[in-house]
Amino acid sequence: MAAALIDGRAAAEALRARVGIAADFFRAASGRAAGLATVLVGEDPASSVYIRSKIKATHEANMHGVHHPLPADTREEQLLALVEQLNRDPSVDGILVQLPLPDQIDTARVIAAIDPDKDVDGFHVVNAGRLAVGDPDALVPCTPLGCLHLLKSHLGSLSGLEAVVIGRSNIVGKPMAALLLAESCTVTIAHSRTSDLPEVCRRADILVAAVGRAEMVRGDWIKPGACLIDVGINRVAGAEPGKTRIVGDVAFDEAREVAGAITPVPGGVGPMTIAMLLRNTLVAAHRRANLAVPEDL
Ligand SMILES: NC(=O)C1=CN([C@@H]2O[C@H](COP(=O)(O)OP(=O)(O)OC[C@H]3O[C@@H](n4cnc5c(N)ncnc54)[C@H](OP(=O)(O)O)[C@@H]3O)[C@@H](O)[C@H]2O)C=CC1
Ligand SMILES: Nc1nc(=O)c2c([nH]1)NC[C@@H]1CN(c3ccc(C(=O)N[C@@H](CCC(=O)O)C(=O)O)cc3)C=[N+]21
Repeated sequence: MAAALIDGRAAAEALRARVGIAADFFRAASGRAAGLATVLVGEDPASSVYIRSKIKATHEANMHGVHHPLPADTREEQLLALVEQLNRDPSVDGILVQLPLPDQIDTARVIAAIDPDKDVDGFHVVNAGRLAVGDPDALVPCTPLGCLHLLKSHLGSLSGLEAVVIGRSNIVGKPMAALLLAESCTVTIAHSRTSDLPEVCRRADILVAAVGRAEMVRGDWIKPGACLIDVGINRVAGAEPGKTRIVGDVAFDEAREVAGAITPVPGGVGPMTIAMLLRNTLVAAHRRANLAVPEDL
């Protein structure tokens, strides 16, 4: 039987609606809109598209969004100065510096400069540390948080399940593993040096692929009935010459025959990432205003 499709677009829309309502309450309670500042250095077309959809979503969710586009040749000091200014700005609750940054800029230095309580990407070491020790004040990276939301809405409790995460980046793989561990999964983190990756994957009740290699995970890597979360966004040649399309890290058609449930690409994890960015911004806004964070966020 073909796997159930986990509809990330629908889940994201529902979350955004809840965030929108909570954002209205926040505005009434605090006297100001929750604010997200986005920063994009350079004009990478893919990054520009993502940033545009983030800003549009911010406004649709009754929040205040201010975008700061900077030229591609921006110096590190200039970007750090902007981050400092946003840290001090009381109308800004969340700061997102779009990655990747140009080569002349040290990404780690920029992330370290962001106020951890405005770090709605959850990339600052303080938030990574909070997540690692189970501190509820952690702002958690949006993509793994979105994956966890999809998993819990499909499976309910994750306790005792075997989870395999392919990828160990600081923005997806590692925080994903931390979240699954906190849900009492037995977690394996696989990466480019893992020996016999297909065999490791076949153990997984939950398989999260965050690699960046088009359709790497094949149907015969999958335990029958497993729940598959495909984080990959890979642009490949389309059916017509000159056209491109995006595919995930999982060979979808093969996987669908074996898995119990699977997220599509597009329409899976991607939309959840943006919804979680809005959610994190609103959480940050409540904490900064000393208001209780709504339960259902
Ligand atoms: N949908 C969304 O919202 C988002 C999607 N993405 C997508 O998710 C994917 C991963 O992103 P990100 O974590 O930033 O990527 P990184 O390139 O930072 O990390 C990729 C990871 O995959 C591992 N890897 C690479 N090749 C193999 C292989 N052959 N076998 C096993 N593991 C391998 C690497 O291992 P090693 O550490 O050993 O090098 C690394 O840990 C990308 O496609 C990206 O576009 C990312 C963010 C958000
Ligand atoms: N500081 C920072 N934070 C990020 O969260 C961040 C970043 N930098 N740099 C780039 C990655 C990538 N990312 C995505 C967000 C949404 C979709 C998304 O909405 N995708 C749609 C459509 C994709 C398309 O059609 O191109 C989908 O999967 O359905 C994808 C990828 C956030 N990132």
